[in-house]
Formats: sequence, C-alpha cells, structure tokens
Amino acid sequence: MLQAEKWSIDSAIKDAKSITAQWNPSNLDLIDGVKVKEVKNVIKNNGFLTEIYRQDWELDNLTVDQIFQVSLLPGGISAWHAHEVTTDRIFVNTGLIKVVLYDARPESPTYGQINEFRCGAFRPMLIIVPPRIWHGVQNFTNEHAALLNIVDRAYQYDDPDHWRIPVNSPEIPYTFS
Ligand SMILES: Cc1cn([C@H]2C[C@H](O)[C@@H](COP(=O)(O)OP(=O)(O)O[C@H]3O[C@@H](C)C(=O)[C@@H](O)[C@H]3O)O2)c(=O)[nH]c1=O
Repeated sequence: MLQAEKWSIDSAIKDAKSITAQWNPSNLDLIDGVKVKEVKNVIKNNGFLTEIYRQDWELDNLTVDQIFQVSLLPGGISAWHAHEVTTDRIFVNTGLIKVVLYDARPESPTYGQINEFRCGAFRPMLIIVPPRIWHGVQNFTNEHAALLNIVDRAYQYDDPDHWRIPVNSPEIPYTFS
C-alpha cells in the first residue's frame, strides 16, 4: 500500500479504488431485481450496429408492449419516477446519459441502495428496472442524448402507472450534479 511520505503536498488525498478489472464501477452492487446487459457495438465499414433488446437474452419473461424514446437536451434531467407494475428496460441510444436507480422498498435486501450507470454509444447497455424502483436520468453532456424505454406494459393514457417525486427530494439520497 503506497503511503504519502513527505513527497507530496500535505493536503493531497490518495485515490481509493474506483474501478474493477472489468472496467465496472467498484461500488456497483446491483439493486435486487435490477439487471444489466452490456452489449458491444459491431463496427462496420460504414458505421456500427448495436443490438438493443432480444427476448433470447432471457433477462425476464415479460412481454414488450411498447417502446418509446425520451430525448434529453444538454443538461436535461428527468427524475424521479417509479411505476407500480410496469418494468422499464432502458437503453441509451444517443449520446451519454446517467441512469440512477434507488431502492425504496422496505422489504428489499438492497433497501436504501443507489445504482448509478453512465451509458450510451460508448458504453451500450440495457438496464432492466423492476416495478417500484425509483429512477432518474440526466444528460450530463453538452450534446443531445436520448434513451429508449422498452416497457412490458404500454402507457395507459387514462390511468398512467407513473409516480413522481421532485428531483431534489430529500427522500432519495442522490443529487444530480
Ligand atoms: C410514457 C408516455 C408518456 N406520454 C406523455 C405523457 C406526458 O404528457 C408526456 C411526458 O411523459 P412523462 O411525463 O412520462 O415523460 P418523462 O417524465 O420523461 O418520463 C419518462 O421518462 C423516463 C426516463 C422514464 O423513466 C419513464 O417513466 C417515462 O415516463 O408524454 C405519452 O404520450 N406516451 C407515453 O408512452
């Protein structure tokens, strides 16, 4: 273990572990029920192809009832959301977006846990967000960004399965910066 003998500046702070050998955040313990499928871009002579969702990935045994896109302007934040019965499957397909989850289920083994994902074209992944997991997204770049949401229950115009609390709610121990 490297120690800061008197070679550095007194106020210097040594980095702690931040990443694993698989290039994942070292503090990422998935919230119970959350699944992540990382995919790789297939580079072609004229660009690249990225698979977004396949039933044979067997991530869940739910249907695909609707797919919609959410575009976020530079710096845009959409938080916090939760659904009682709908599963979100989020794929950032343009730019880079921070996807943050919070487990507020008292009975959950990961109650109180935060998961933060930074994903998009450079690090494509599908994030499965079970019902009752709070979630928010932020375009933390100065470019346009967008995500696809592949849901197992289509949006119900007359009775949305959609609960919200303000982005700055003290109920969730996370601040978008
Ligand atoms: C989801 C949805 C919304 N809408 C309407 C409802 C509302 O007037 C407007 C904005 O919808 P929302 O307020 O739900 O959009 P938004 O606040 O951006 O929430 C969406 O963001 C992502 C990150 C999520 O997590 C989802 O829960 C999704 O609802 O669009 C549709 O017309 N069709 C749809 O399929």
